[in-house]
Amino acid sequence: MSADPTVVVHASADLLTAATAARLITALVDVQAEGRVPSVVLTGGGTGIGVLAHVQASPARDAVDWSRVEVFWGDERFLGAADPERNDVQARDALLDHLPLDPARVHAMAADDGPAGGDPDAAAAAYRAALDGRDHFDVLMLGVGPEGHVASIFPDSPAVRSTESATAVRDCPKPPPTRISLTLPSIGWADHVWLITAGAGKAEAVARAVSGADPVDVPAAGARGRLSTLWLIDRAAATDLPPH
Ligand SMILES: O=C(O)[C@H](O)[C@@H](O)[C@H](O)[C@H](O)COP(=O)(O)O
Repeated sequence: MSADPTVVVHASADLLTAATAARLITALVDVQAEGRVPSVVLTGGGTGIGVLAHVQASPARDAVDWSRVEVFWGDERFLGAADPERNDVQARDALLDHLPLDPARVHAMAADDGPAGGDPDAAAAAYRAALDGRDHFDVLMLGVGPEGHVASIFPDSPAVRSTESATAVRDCPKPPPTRISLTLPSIGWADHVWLITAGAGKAEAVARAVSGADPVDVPAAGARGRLSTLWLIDRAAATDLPPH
């Protein structure tokens, strides 16, 4: 069972990322109030990292017991571990390195100079092993590309058809070309999927995805949570949506 999309429109891109940061803090606090350890899946891209920067700046940041949060990534650029283009490097700079996280609960995807030895298929297999036994995330955040990609899942690609939990991606249209990515099946493990995007350049992708396009053509259309699927966008990204 997956949840139909709900759209929340914010007045600007900065309000979008600030409000999403507040939403994330509250979501994590609420799961911890149930006595569970929340699992959150982070995204790369300017919008996703912007959310993390707002969490870091928030006076409510430490309402979360960060030592009891599981952190995963939706995708990763298959580069050297210290490469500033890596999603986990940017997430650590923006937020994670400022938090008392339990390192054992932070699950980064392998780097091309790490144990995977430059083999993206080995790196994807290692992430599948890290996910082994798991079939649930609490909150999974995704940025959205202008053609509707999410994570590193692009239209009409092997990744959009993958039935694995994580896969290697080659010849990615968005540089760098080689990546590791969750897939639509593992994205669907999430109770709550948040698609976070801003700008007129994303308006067509938003409208096509929300109106139920074929996920092979618009992968964002296939990113749905079990309990909720939220499109968190700004006014510019909402311009192609029907008036409501
Ligand atoms: O590794 C990446 O680049 C991201 O995971 C990618 O999926 C990103 O989220 C989208 O391309 C949107 O990026 P922007 O928010 O910067 O438009």
